[in-house]
Amino acid sequence: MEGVDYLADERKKTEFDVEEMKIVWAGSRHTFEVSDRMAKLVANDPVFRKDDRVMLARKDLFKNTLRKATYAWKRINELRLSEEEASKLRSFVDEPAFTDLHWGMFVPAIKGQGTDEQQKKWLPLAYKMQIIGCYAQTELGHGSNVQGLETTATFDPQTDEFVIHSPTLTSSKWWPGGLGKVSTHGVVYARLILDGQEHGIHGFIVQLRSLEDHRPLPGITVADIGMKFGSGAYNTMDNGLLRFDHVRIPRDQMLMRVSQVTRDGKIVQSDVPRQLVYGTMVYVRQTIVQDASIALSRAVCIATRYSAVRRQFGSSNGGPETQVIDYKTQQSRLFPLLASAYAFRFVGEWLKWLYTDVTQRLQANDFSTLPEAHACTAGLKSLTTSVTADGIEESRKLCGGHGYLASSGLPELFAVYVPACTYEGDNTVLMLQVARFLMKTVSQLGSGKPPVGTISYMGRIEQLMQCRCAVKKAGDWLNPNAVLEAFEARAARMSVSCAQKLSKFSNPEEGFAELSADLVEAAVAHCQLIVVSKFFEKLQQDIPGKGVKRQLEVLCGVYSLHLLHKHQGDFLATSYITPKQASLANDQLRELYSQVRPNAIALVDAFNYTDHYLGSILGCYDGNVYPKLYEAAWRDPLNDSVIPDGYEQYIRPLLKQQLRVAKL
Ligand SMILES: CCCCCCCC/C=C\CCCCCCCCCCCC(=O)SCCNC(=O)CCNC(=O)[C@H](O)C(C)(C)COP(=O)(O)OP(=O)(O)OC[C@H]1O[C@@H](n2cnc3c(N)ncnc32)[C@H](O)[C@@H]1OP(=O)(O)O
Ligand SMILES: Cc1cc2nc3c(=O)[nH]c(=O)nc-3n(C[C@H](O)[C@H](O)[C@H](O)COP(=O)(O)OP(=O)(O)OC[C@H]3O[C@@H](n4cnc5c(N)ncnc54)[C@H](O)[C@@H]3O)c2cc1C
Repeated sequence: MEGVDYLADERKKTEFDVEEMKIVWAGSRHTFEVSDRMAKLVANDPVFRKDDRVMLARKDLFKNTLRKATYAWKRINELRLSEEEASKLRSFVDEPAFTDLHWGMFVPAIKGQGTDEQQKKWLPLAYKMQIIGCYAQTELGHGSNVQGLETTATFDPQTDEFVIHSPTLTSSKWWPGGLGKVSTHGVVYARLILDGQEHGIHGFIVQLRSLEDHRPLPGITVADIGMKFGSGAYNTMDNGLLRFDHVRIPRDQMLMRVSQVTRDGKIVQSDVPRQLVYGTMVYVRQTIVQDASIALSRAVCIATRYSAVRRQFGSSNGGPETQVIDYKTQQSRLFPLLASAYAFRFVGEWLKWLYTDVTQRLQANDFSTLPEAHACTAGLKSLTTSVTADGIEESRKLCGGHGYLASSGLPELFAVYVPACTYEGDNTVLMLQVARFLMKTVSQLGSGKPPVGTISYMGRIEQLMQCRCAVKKAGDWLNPNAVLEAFEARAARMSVSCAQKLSKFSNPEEGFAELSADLVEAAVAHCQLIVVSKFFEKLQQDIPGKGVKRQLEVLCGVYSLHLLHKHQGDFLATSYITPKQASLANDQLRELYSQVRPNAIALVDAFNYTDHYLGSILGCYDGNVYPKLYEAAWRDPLNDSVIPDGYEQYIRPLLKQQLRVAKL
């Protein structure tokens, strides 16, 4: 029935001001208004339809993406959208495309690693999309190990050019998004060779295709790498392969902010650290953390609404069965994910601030916060994408059988999202970077240089090594100081324990490799502490709206106590809490679930997602799930005819054969 809200009773239970929570979720009233306007613009435009995506063959899918991306660009220009509006519009179109890499990596690479002159030359072309760029770093043989890349850029002083070359099969660029079929240019990462000597990995702007007829330029072999995981999903993207056969580019196309090559082939290092060559990855990692809360909240919104609609068992005297959201097991799987979505939103907001801060400092030649920014972006990218990918899959299971239908939106969401655990740095490799940062910090304790920022808790190492949890009753776990101290003591003790074990190895690199699994656990503990502490910091802000702050306090409790429960082995093994205190935390957690329950639907409504954006029958706003599922089944092309294609060829002969066998 049109217009009936099947979740109205649920919405009546709400104990807080949903409209105000929408502002908190968006980050500000302004951001909310921009998001809301852009989401509706996309939802009301039939060109952005996406429900047929999983049915399309690769070529049609890709062409459809080109159509949408170019139409989006047309609308952005026609409506004179600001960068903020354009970026929101792109995210609500909800389809990975070459434009993501152009705006998300090619442009930032030139901005971050190009000199002023280079920026002046290339950025206007890129801003008008007169050239389209990709980020060509990974190769067939090396992705994580950037120092292991094999593509060479050899300076030829005769012609004042670099010769870009792929010396082996494994040096073929492999994976860059937008490269396969669209990009005209790439920022290509290659091993700089001057006068026979190697000088590490640098970025070069290389034209790949003709701007006249789109054919690859001489010496360039380029193609798509083929179908990827899932239907629809990331197959809208033309991830590509690329080989260079002695391709020549002018010297001024090496990105020269970090190091310059002079006319006579000498390298000059500026005072900028070499790690700035990795700067684009740091930028994208922080955007990925912000996006994690979006992907997780979408899945949670679907699972929460459906869990309120779905009923199984528990009917007495012919009354309705139990809503599955009322089962404690369902709550214990769903509500931590809901709380994590909010937690990741706030840590993402903070990380954006940290990134802006480090960028401003770099411009003023202050590089002091770069190691922390690298550790935070790497660690939080790793933590939030792993939890989100697992959370989307858990949401699918929370929706039972219907979650497996493409029309639930969850399979495609998972397939699009899961590579986030790999791209922009494999999650384990990134956690090992955090572990290096932690071990370095521990080794410098007592050196007179106090640790600052997210690692400042290490400055209280003696207290954190000795303190014991003071919790006596379940309610004591609602005290932020008790929770924070628990997470700090656990992280500090796990790091110190690794450092002590490391010190027993005569070769530290061998020790690091041997202990790497423990080191990853210590790094995870540190990153979880950051998320918990940023949630508490958010709660210190002035948060208006009836009951809004209260709900956020409940969610913060759920987030931190579910982690404490899940990782209680760490807390117990480091002797900070007793088994009794662990059990009290779990009692408090159960109580918090009961407080989330009446507000669950409103907490997902606060994400303000349109039905178009959610792309899920199970998650639709009105909860009218069953008729929509029934109608959608009939729209499947397989149901175009009662007798399927192939009946005459396969089914009929098979049945006939069975008949003959039966007669024998
Ligand atoms: C107007 C219209 C607008 C339209 C709007 C549209 C807007 C769209 C906008 C945005 C869209 C965004 C969408 C983005 C889309 C994203 C899609 C996904 C794309 C995926 C792309 C990729 O995957 S690119 C390839 C990524 N590759 C990696 O991540 C490789 C991982 N490996 C590494 O990073 C490194 O190799 C390593 C860190 C693992 C190791 O490096 P190395 O061996 O050199 O280092 P060491 O371990 O020896 O360390 C040395 C020293 O350096 C420090 N360090 C390492 N990395 C960094 C860093 N990044 N920054 C700072 N410091 C670093 C390290 O800690 C060590 O320090 P010490 O002090 O010496 O210990
Ligand atoms: C969808 C998608 C889009 C991409 N887009 C781009 C792009 O636009 N541009 C681009 O340049 N690249 C892109 N990539 C490539 C991506 O950045 C790399 O795949 C990623 O960095 C991981 O590197 P790898 O493939 O070499 O993994 P590997 O390093 O080979 O990882 C394989 C396994 O080895 C483990 N491992 C590796 N090293 C270590 C270590 N030191 N210690 C312990 N374990 C280790 C990993 O944890 C993993 O389990 C994309 C990849 C995907 C999937």
